[in-house]
Order: sequence, then structure tokens, then C-alpha cells
Amino acid sequence: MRIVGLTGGIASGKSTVSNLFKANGIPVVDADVIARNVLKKGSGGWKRVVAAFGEDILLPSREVDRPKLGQMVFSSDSKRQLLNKLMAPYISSGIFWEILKEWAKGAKVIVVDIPLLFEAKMDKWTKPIVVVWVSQDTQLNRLMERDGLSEEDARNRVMAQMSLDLKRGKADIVIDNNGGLDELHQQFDKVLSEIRRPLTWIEFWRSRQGAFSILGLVTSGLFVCKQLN
Ligand SMILES: CC(C)(COP(=O)(O)OP(=O)(O)OC[C@H]1O[C@@H](n2cnc3c(N)ncnc32)[C@H](O)[C@@H]1O)[C@@H](O)C(=O)NCCC(=O)NCCS
Ligand SMILES: Nc1ncnc2c1ncn2[C@@H]1O[C@H](COP(=O)(O)OP(=O)(O)OP(=O)(O)O)[C@@H](O)[C@H]1O
Repeated sequence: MRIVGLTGGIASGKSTVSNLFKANGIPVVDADVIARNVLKKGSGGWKRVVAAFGEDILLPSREVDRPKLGQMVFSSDSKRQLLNKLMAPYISSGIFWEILKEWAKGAKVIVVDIPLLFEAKMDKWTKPIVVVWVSQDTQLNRLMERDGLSEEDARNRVMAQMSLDLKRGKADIVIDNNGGLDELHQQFDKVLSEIRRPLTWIEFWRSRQGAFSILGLVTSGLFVCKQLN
């Protein structure tokens, strides 16, 4: 199985690109969705986060007030690191199980959309790595427009992540998303044919089909040995 890493910066266009993958039949594991489930009321992650940050971060419904928690952690490195430390084990195991489900369904190529792929050192598990890159001005403008944030809040969120220029240097494939959606679609078509190229042998053995082939080979080998003895 080929596990493609999709990353970038906040509001650089990862979800826009991951929607294109889904529209083309490629399964996508989305770390932001998994992280949202980790904070669902009453879950293990919710309990740990409420114990550390206090009930002030809760709405009257006892769901986490996400904008409030976001405001806290994106303006304080220590609070953000604490939140990351509390949530990381739940997020990584969630990603693992989602990948396993796709493996069991027989997927040959999957995309994992992880905003903090490099920061969380998960890049070693994915190949190739696709980085959706934009200039900082485009990133700030799109973030302010999409989330209705002030420039200061938007800058805090951008600064909470590894710079996009650094991420671009670590990529196998870069999507330059500064232009319009037509330009994005043109680049995406090339990326799609790149990630759909035939699997390498290692990727094949990692797929469900490959694992069953190994099992079949081992079983028939044992059967032949038994016949010979
Ligand atoms: C702080 C929270 C509650 C704010 O929620 P909110 O709905 O406003 O934002 P959302 O979850 O949609 O995230 C938007 C983007 O923010 C960025 N981001 C989120 N968490 C972090 C973080 N800890 N460090 C840096 N950037 C982050 C990502 O680019 C993400 O795509 C939420 O982001 C959260 O739970 N963060 C911690 C979990 C995490 O690390 N998520 C990233 C998945 S790898
Ligand atoms: N090529 C583009 N032209 C114009 N707008 C775009 C383009 N690509 C994305 N956008 C817009 O920019 C905003 C950010 O895009 P998107 O939500 O896909 O980013 P993201 O990287 O998934 O963000 P996050 O890290 O916050 O989840 C959205 O409002 C989206 O519609």
C-alpha cells in the first residue's frame, strides 16, 4: 500500500486538495477530523484536556468551546505544547486505525492529510509527501477570510507551525496554490497521475493483496515440503 502524506500550513489548501483526491476515488484519512473526535464530549481525550485546561474551556452543553481553546493555545507556546502532548497519542492511534481500515478494504493508494506531518515527525511513514504551498500573504488573507480572524490571530496561527518554505524543502511534490482554482486543478491532475503510478514491490507487499500473496506462498510452500517428506 502506498501511503501518501498530504501537508502544508493552516489555510494553505490541504482540504481543497484532499477533496479532489476523494472526488477521484482515493481514500483520505483526515487528521483534523480525528482530532475533532478526540475532543468529543465524554471521550478519554476530552477528560484529559478538561482536567488540564479547566471547565472554562467548555460550552454550557459541555462540548469544548473550540474557538476559545484555539485562542488560548495559539497565543501561548506552552499551552499549545501541553494540548499537543495530551492529544498526540489519541491522534496517532486514530490515524493508525483509519489506515488499517483502508488496508483491510484493499486500498492500494491512500492519502493521509496531516497538517503537522513534519512537526509530529510522522513524515517517515509516508511516501511521497505532497506539500500544498502558498506565500505567507496569501495564507494570511485566506485564513482571515475563511475564519473571520483578525490579522493578529491569523499570524499567531501561522507562526504556531513550521514555516511553509521549510516544509516545501522537505516535499517530494509541491503544489503551488497561490493561483486560482483552475491552476490548482491543472497541478492536481499531474499529482494524481504521479501517485497512481504502479506500486513498487515494497508497496505491493504492504498491501492486503501482497500480504495474502505472501500467506498463499508460505502455505503452498509448507504443503509442498510436507508432500516431499
Ligand atoms: C485548538 C483547536 C481546538 C482549535 O479548533 P479549530 O476548530 O479552531 O481549528 P481546527 O481544528 O479546524 O484546525 C485548523 C488548523 O489549525 C492548525 N492546527 C490545529 N492544531 C494545531 C496545533 N496544535 N499546532 C499548530 N497548528 C495547529 C492546523 O493547520 C489545522 O488544520 C484544534 O485545532 C485542536 O484541537 N488542536 C489540537 C489537535 C491538533 O494538533 N490538530 C492537528 C492535527 S495533526
Ligand atoms: N486556489 C485557491 N483559490 C482561491 N481560494 C482557495 C484556493 N485554494 C483554497 N482556497 C480557499 O482558501 C481557504 C483555505 O483552504 P482550505 O480550507 O482547503 O485549507 P486547509 O489547508 O485545509 O486549512 P486548515 O489547515 O485550516 O484545515 C478556503 O476558504 C478555500 O476555499
